[in-house]
Amino acid sequence: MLKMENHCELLREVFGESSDSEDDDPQHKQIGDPIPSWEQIKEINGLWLCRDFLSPQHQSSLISAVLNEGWFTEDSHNQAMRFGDLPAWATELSNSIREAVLLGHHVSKSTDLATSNGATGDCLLPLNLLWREPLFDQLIVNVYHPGEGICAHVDLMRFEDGIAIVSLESSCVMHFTRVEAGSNIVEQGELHLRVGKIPVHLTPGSLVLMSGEARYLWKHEINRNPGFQMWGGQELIQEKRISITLRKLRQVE
Ligand SMILES: O=C(O)CCC(=O)C(=O)O
Ligand SMILES: [Fe+2]
Repeated sequence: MLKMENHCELLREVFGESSDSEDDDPQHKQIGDPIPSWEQIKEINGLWLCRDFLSPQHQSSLISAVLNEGWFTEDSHNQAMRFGDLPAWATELSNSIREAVLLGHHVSKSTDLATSNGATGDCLLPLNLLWREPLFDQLIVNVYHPGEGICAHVDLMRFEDGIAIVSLESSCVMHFTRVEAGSNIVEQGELHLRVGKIPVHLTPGSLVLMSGEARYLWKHEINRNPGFQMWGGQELIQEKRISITLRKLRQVE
């Protein structure tokens, strides 16, 4: 862990001094804010989870901003997509993602985490993706009512590498399965156990980052049918869940 003085110094270096007018804004990092802690999903190269990405206050303001868009005024509306210029709150969210990754890079460098097990998948997000402009230009907001989820898929190739998912309001388990796992199960029964589904617990305010293998070689899904949302030996209580997915469209040449 970084010592507090280093932390404050680092925040000043990366974000500058915070002005008084920003002090009440939950979207702005403050000196003294906790450094986000990143967890690598060790079975899947390029998959990272930041559980404390958004403070409760930031979650509420984000939910209000999303609902204020008026996209979900009817119960039948459960998905909104935007391309190009994103709403201000989504641009702020992208900036927060970049900040959290930068802080994560700093922490891992200062604790030698980055080199501890050598693999290239240890990088939170490759720097060429982190510094592209804009970081994201496509947004999907999904609203899931209890029982609703999303089938196993790899995100479309029309999107670049480097995908972020922010979870709000209620927890769920997202399962990851290797793209070729289906054929492995048929051909070599036992392999199924080894490469089977990897569950990841997405709590409100958490951020998932997928790049490289996690983005291209693994499918992700949320199955909210009875018996599939197990965590810690218990079935999660389902409530409405909102997710915000940010991606960048591939340039067509
Ligand atoms: O809602 C989620 O958490 C995932 C959404 C997703 O995978 C997608 O829109 O491609
Ligand atoms: Fe997806």
